Amino acid sequence: MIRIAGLRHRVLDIPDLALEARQIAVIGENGSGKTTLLEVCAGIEEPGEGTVRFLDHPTSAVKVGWVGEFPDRTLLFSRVYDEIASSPRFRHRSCSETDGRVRAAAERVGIPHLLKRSVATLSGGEKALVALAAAVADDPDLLILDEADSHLDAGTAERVRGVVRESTAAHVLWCTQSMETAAGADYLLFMAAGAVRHHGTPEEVFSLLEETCFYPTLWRMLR
Ligand SMILES: Nc1ncnc2c1ncn2[C@@H]1O[C@H](COP(=O)(O)OP(=O)(O)OP(=O)(O)O)[C@@H](O)[C@H]1O
Repeated sequence: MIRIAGLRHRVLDIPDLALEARQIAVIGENGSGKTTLLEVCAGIEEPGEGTVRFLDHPTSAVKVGWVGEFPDRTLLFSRVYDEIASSPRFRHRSCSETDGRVRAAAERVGIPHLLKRSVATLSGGEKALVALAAAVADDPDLLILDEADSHLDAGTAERVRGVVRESTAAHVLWCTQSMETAAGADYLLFMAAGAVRHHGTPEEVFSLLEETCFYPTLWRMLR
């Protein structure tokens, strides 16, 4: 369970929220606080007030896999192999275990052909896939993706959803501007001006957003 209590940080004001679902999507207008919430949950930002706990531990004590919105800003190494190897190496895995994890993660994400490439030569979508492979290589407990699908074609985005579904993470928290992607989550948070305005299953939340641009187009067509 992810439990948020008395959280105030920049625009965020979330008094109390307990999230039990595995796949949780965060949606809302630009500037509503989605990235800030994800950063606080990932332990990247220390909240000004309040706490976020994962299975009763602070998220700083948990293995978090993070895929940011702009992989250019978060990829640290010049070679793809080293980027994916960074989390197993950080956890002092042996060379052979690290190598196995790098190759397995690259295979799952569909990028074994990129392992020898330099990060600087990759396209935006390829960088997003490298960031995802790096995030899942050491089997995170909590996987957090900030608009990771924004650079991806439809087929690749579907493959990424498969990787996320099959990951070891007990919770996956992702933010997306694709309402069709959000509709596939187990639980939705709809944010407005730093608050969680609505939360519930996709059916519950989208029923409250039927007259807005946040209603999935496909659902509108099938109504
Ligand atoms: N480092 C910062 N210092 C001060 N304010 C910030 C900082 N980062 C973001 N903000 C502000 O906090 C608000 C929420 O930003 P955030 O990036 O969380 O929104 P978002 O919902 O992810 O938006 P988008 O959909 O545009 O990515 C915005 O008004 C933003 O300008």
